[in-house]
Amino acid sequence: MEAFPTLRTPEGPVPDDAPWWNPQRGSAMPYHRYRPAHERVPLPDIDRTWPDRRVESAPLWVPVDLRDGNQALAEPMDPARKRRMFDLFVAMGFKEIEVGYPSASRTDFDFVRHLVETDAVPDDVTPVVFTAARADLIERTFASIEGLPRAVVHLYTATAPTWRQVVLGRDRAEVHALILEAAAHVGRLASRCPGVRMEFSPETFMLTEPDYALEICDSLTRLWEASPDRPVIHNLPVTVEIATPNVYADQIEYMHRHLACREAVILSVHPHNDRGTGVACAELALLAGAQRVEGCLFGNGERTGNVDLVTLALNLHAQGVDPRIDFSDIDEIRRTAEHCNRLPVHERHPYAGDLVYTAFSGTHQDAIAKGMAHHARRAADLGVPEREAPWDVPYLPIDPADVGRDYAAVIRVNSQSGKGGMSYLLRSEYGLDLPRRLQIEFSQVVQRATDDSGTEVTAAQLWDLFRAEYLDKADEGPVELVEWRTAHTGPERHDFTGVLRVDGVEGEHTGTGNGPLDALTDALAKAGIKVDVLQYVEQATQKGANAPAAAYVECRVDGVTRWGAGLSTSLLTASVQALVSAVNRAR
Ligand SMILES: CC(=O)SCCNC(=O)CCNC(=O)[C@H](O)C(C)(C)COP(=O)(O)OP(=O)(O)OC[C@H]1O[C@@H](n2cnc3c(N)ncnc32)[C@H](O)[C@@H]1OP(=O)(O)O
Ligand SMILES: CC(C)C(=O)C(=O)O
Repeated sequence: MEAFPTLRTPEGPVPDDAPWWNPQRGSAMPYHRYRPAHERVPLPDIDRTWPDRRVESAPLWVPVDLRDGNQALAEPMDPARKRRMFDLFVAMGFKEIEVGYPSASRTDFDFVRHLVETDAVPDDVTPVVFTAARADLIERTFASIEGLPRAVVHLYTATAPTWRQVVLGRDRAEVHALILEAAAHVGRLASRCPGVRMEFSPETFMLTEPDYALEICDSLTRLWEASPDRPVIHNLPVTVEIATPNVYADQIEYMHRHLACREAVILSVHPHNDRGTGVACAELALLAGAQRVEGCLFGNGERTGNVDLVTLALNLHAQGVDPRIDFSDIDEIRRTAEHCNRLPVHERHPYAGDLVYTAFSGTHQDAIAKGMAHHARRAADLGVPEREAPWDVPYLPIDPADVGRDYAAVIRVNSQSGKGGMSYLLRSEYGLDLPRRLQIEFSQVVQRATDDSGTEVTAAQLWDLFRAEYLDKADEGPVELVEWRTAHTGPERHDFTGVLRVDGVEGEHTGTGNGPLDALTDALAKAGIKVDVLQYVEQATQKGANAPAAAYVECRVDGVTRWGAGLSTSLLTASVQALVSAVNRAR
């Protein structure tokens, strides 16, 4: 099949040198050294069902941070760090937790003993312990779990051709025999521990011939006499991700449909992330029949990491499916993982990064500000708290509050921002609800400041800019109100009397109008300044009778149109300040 359809015009194929068609023409990369490495799934037999399915419930999540994550750290976790992570998993609601590779090191062995001896494992949690297929390692593994009422013993062996040939130096039959011998040993030891269940991983399943993986898994299901009461876990690891996620989905669907005694098998997956598609592999595997997912918090793990359980679970949450794990304080989870792994979580990490609920760009901010206002109205219409109302805010796949974030960082202003962002910040942080045309005018002031500095402006800096540009202009400029008073002198009649300093010349001026502002413009006219008020807006900045009021006035002064603003606990004072501010800005 042609990789990409040839571009055609009615006259024929587009010539390679067409000015608007300029694809790359080959590179110096030594790509010829590689080939598609995955095993083809016997497709005629499969008749895929996964593309049409949806994930409608959470699988059994199994964090493997204390084993697979830990073995990938330059400095493996000390006992205190391991315990902190284990307690976090319990608090989050994980019910199966891989706690280590007890035969690998004294630290791992002692940690499992510590869990047993301190009675740290709740009744509804099952620890998993990992072992290679060697008699001495298996025996030490069983020694580590003595006294635990429940445990899973997880046996693994490489089954993929390169591993068989290069690492183990055995052919298909010999590797199968090695696995059966080790599994029989596990079975014998487990027969004395009724609470122990078994798990098997054919390492690098993604590269293993599907019929071979099936043959091995089925032989273990039989050997361990798996039943619905004591099911076996067949965990099919990606180990090294070498194919697109649809290939893994086919492989999992093939196993799901062919595994013997399917009702006695828990089909588990264990993706890694070498191609950056670990999450996609896990999600498609769930569509294809997987019931259990092993992964690590924030995708720690060998090389590019294990699949990220945080992203997977919150992806379900964002689709309206209960993830059955508590992520309501994502920052505490992140702090714990960062402390235990001594690795930072990236600012753009899905759901958890510092920047993932933040918009800097103008059109996104505008949409978010409108979306948040719409959300508040919808909650009020439904008569439910905003935290309960259905979420549909542009650019925010989930409500940051669901994971314990506030809205402070949702909009941040820099040179890419527009009026929507800065007015959102002034409204949410300072209660100022700027009229639309004032927003447009002020955003040019902000734009100049951000262009000059090249950096972000905080809400406090925005407030300083607004105060300097508008509020302070009531007292600074060519027109100064030294003192003033108004009087209501009849129906729709107000007098204004004030000492005005205009261009340094002080004098008393009076004016009359149908309102105080009208009277002030009359007084200004008598002082030689012609002012037309084009728009007047007032608002309370907070709830309550003594809350400061803000007034905004748009004026044309000698042909120049400008906004002014005033802020005071007296609405009259705020209005007078706003008008004088507009006059000073215009002159
Ligand atoms: C994909 C995964 O994550 S698999 C888990 C990997 N995790 C770890 O390796 C972390 C902990 N491991 C260790 O500390 C050590 O490897 C130990 C203690 C378990 C074993 O150490 P050693 O006995 O010194 O063996 P070493 O690690 O050097 O080599 C592995 C040996 O086991 C064999 N082997 C590898 N995998 C398996 C397996 N699943 N079952 C049986 N033997 C295996 C190798 O072929 C090699 O054998 P050889 O020495 O005859 O060539
Ligand atoms: C489950 C196992 C063997 C594993 O860690 C892997 O294959 O990555």
